[in-house]
Amino acid sequence: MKKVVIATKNKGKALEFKSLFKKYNIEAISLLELEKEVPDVEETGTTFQENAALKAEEIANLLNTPVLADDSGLEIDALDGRPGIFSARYAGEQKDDQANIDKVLKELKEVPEKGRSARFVCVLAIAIPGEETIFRTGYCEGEINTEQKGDNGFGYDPIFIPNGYELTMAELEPEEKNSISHRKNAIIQLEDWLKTM
Ligand SMILES: O=P(O)(O)OP(=O)(O)OP(=O)(O)OC[C@H]1O[C@@H](n2cnc3c(O)ncnc32)[C@H](O)[C@@H]1O
Ligand SMILES: [Mg+2]
Repeated sequence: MKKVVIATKNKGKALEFKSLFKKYNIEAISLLELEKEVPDVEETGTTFQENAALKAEEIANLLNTPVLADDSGLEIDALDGRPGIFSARYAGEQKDDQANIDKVLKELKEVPEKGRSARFVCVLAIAIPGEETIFRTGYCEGEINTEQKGDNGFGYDPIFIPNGYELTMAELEPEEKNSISHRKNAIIQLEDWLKTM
């Protein structure tokens, strides 16, 4: 099976890539599985695209192999797009999913049901040493529930209800999430590249 390195240390993301890439006959290998200890890449960019490029290019140069990175997050309209690129660390450097959820629910406390629209965004960057980096973007539109529900997935899944559903993303089976997610929608646009791998 062909392999591709995913420049992520997020377990939830890594699992989703494994499942999403299986149907292309590609094994997704995260940084958590490499024998070599790789440093954390500082996400100093001001956009998803910049941060995805930083992660993909730094690890591609380090390993001298093609690397894919995912920079993703949740944009909430009532919060002017926050947490956005700061999604992982919204409630602090410890990257605590529960603390992040608590912070969002508190900030949206006074916001009525109709005003809770949001979307997940995923920008993929593929860095190939010596070549120009490729980008693809995917979205998943929905709204923020007033309470958290479900244990599947990761991050903000327990408070995000995708459009057309009455369940949160964390109440959906992983296969169902992977059929509608921002990550899936970005990967679809990468099919041309995945097939030439
Ligand atoms: O940078 P890497 O190592 O990949 O791991 P990370 O968790 O820091 O990843 P990002 O910098 O891309 O931040 C993405 C954050 O956005 C949120 N997020 C992204 N995709 C999500 C999803 O599918 N479901 C729920 N939350 C998601 C979640 O809080 C993530 O930690
Ligand atoms: Mg990160």
